[in-house]
Amino acid sequence: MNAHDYPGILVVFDGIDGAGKTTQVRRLEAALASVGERVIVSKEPTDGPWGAKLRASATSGRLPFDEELTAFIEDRQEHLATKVIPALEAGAVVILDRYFYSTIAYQGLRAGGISPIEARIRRNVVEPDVAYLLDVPPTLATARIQARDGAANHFEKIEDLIQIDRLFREIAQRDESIVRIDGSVSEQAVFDSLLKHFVEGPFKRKRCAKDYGCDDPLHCTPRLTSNCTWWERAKALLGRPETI
Ligand SMILES: Nc1ncnc2c1ncn2[C@@H]1O[C@H](COP(=O)(O)OP(=O)(O)O)[C@@H](O)[C@H]1O
Ligand SMILES: Cc1cn([C@H]2C[C@H](O)[C@@H](COP(=O)(O)OP(=O)(O)O)O2)c(=O)[nH]c1=O
Repeated sequence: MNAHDYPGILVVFDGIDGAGKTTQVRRLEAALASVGERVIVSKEPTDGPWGAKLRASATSGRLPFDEELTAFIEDRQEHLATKVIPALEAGAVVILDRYFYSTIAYQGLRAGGISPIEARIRRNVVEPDVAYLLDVPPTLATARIQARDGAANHFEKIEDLIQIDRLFREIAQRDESIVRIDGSVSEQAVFDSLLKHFVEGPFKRKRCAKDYGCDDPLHCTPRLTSNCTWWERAKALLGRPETI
């Protein structure tokens, strides 16, 4: 799988339920919108017909394995074609709350491991610019879910979350798009570390005025003339440009 060539930036948040994905998605959306980025937020499973079927199964009883796996894959293909790719083509930052890593981990648990299903799940997906894996101990995630929802759904029993957490770590070890972030600290501390990584990593790669990369920060003409989108927005986002 190769990096995409769209002008937009695809940012993924993944991890077990209760890891803090939705919280961080909202924070990143607000921060990037405040500096003038066009931001599209979306999630998987989607609100389309495949997603609706999957959501219903989370409370009423799970679909047979093959049917469930196919539904997640079809849902994603529709999502990519109708929403994600058009937004990336238009240059937006697309932030996803769960992506194919969830399918590898959650359906991998049902398949008895990642290897029988991973290649099929990765086929025809857009590689993200970065995927933040929010890392929290399953016991803490479960406590947060209980506090948030009052109960867990069928996908999220504690014994399953322990295995899914293990599978996410296994995926992260082999996939260089994944960045593990400690999600067990405060919301603000989680956001500070991921924002710093995002601005100095994927955001810089896509928004630096020099398409060959930022080679000479002190004598950079686009920076000195306020013509580097990345530099202007990085200063506003991080508030401490001397460290960049
Ligand atoms: N870093 C954090 N520390 C403490 N509580 C958090 C933190 N991040 C999120 N929460 C809370 O935990 C619950 C689950 O967070 P949420 O963002 O919905 O997780 P996810 O989308 O991964 O399921 C929410 O009630 C949220 O307010
Ligand atoms: C995207 C995806 C989600 N899931 C699971 C994880 C969630 O427990 C469940 C429903 O997702 P959802 O309720 O939308 O997510 P959350 O609880 O994080 O707000 O679907 C899979 O099993 N495979 C997948 O490919």
